[in-house]
Amino acid sequence: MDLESSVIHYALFHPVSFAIATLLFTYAVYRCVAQTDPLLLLPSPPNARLLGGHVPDVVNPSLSYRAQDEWVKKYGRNIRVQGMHPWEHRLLPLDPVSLGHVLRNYAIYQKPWQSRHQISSLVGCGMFAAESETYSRHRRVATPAFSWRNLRALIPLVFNKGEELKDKWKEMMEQQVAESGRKSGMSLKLDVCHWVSRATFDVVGLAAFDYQFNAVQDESNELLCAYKDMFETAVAQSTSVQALISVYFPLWAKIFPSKGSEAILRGQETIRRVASKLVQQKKAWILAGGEETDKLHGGKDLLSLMLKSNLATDVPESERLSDEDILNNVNTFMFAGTDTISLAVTWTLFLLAKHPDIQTRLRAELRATPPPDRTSDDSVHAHYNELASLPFLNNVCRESLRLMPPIHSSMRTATEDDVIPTSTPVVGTDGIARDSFAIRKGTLVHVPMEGMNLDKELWGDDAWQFIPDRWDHLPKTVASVPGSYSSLLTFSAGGRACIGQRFSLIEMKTFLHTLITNFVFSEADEKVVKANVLMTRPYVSGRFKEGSQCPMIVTQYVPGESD
Ligand code: HEM
Repeated sequence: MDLESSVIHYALFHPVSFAIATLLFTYAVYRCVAQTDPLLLLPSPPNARLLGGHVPDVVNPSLSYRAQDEWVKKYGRNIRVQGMHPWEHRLLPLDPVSLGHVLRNYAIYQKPWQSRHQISSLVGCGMFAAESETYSRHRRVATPAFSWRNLRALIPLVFNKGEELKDKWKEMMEQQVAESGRKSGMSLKLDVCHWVSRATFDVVGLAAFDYQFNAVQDESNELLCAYKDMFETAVAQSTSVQALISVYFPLWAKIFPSKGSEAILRGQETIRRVASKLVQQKKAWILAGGEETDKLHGGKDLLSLMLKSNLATDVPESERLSDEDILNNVNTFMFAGTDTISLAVTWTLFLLAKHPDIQTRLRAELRATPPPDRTSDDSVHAHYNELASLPFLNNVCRESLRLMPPIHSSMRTATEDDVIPTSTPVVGTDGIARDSFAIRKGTLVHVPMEGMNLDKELWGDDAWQFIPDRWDHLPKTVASVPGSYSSLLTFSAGGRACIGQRFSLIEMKTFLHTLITNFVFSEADEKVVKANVLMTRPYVSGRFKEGSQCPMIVTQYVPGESD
């Protein structure tokens, strides 16, 4: 009997021992290959958990900044951490030069299939999840829509939404005073995160595809409910074991669909039905010359601009996006551009509530810039120009985005062997110091957005505190950080940095002006803590099951009285 027949014979008559032998053999081969991984030369912290390794230490915002501070001191700036199991090693680059190399070379360091699968099963394969040529096509078509000229046209709608939120809160305060029979006390306890998120949904709905969710007024719109249910389910599911299994074994979710995945499918059906119709209407409008302007902002929404850029005569047929791709991008903007901004605004208000002196200083600066005539676009544009140049508002926004980045960290995988440069020599486990180190195809890289923003050696010993004035005298070390915005990693860096950065700053500054000049924000009794659930979100300590919330006391600002 030849070897092949012997193996088949053995497998048929001793299936259990054959399965065990196959597993042991595969494991032995895997270990041999793993031993040759150049990443093993990098120093690694001890005490990794058997399952989950160092992952909680690097993704949990309550632990990560402390763990990373300790590791940098002990092991240097390029560290090997254990991934989900003992044989999965990841690179944690806290060296600005190494991290810059990874983010700049985005064709080599791509998003891993696990995260791409997770995102595309939610919002389709739009710009966030796509890679290689599909990605380049997406980015090329979307980039003109995010030019400063086009974003400027959206400023009045952002401003008006901030005003509407302010009016709604005042109306609620007046109603409460009337119901209670009191003569004063225009104050409410509000889940600020929820309310700001209603306004940011409205803004992105209008900006992305000229659609009125009207969420500040009520939350019953069909498309709004579909998006909200879908995103909230995805957030709630993201920490479940079922979700983790489905990431590694996508078939699992198809064979054993959970209630959550069914809710996501229902949301996707509604979005497809309603939003596809919008894409067709817009396309017909553009092909007909895009003349009439009863649209809210005359075809300046991102969908119209993407369709125009896609239909431009100089774009070869092969480089055009399909309607499906365009719809996926609209979904991507809804996903990437709603919670991120509402978290950025909420965390800023939270920090200002914790630091009333800074809030008062900011209010004084903002009140010196009176609100514009909201019926005149020119007046609103002039108002934003003033806001954009206010030094303390700028410092507060940068400091809040530094300390509380809505996206805590991200992942990349090396799609080919590479050599990574370093700013200071890496001392390997063999005791040899190197100016660069090798990385093998397939290695996972953890991109520490918050980690770089909170690094004490780079930002100073007070890096974990909220000090807006630091921006007037930054340490020289910060200049080496490869961030796309003011040396911050908050919007990432390199070719795959956030496309919505400028839009976010317009919305943040405009909302802050309206809210801070009209209200005083103070802490409620509840202790608010941060947790990384797809994004860094606020939760009431001990009440995680209630979902993300950020209760605050919001009081009407009365000049002279509230100061
Ligand atoms: C404060 C608000 C925001 C923050 C902090 C933020 C942060 C980020 C970060 C860190 C990335 C890189 C993610 C990664 O590498 O895994 C990213 C990518 C992206 N963001 Fe944002 N974002 C914000 C607002 C927005 C808005 C308003 C939009 C759109 C309307 C948007 C659209 C996108 C898109 C499409 C990408 C993928 C870009 C690419 O891969 O080329 N973001 N964002």
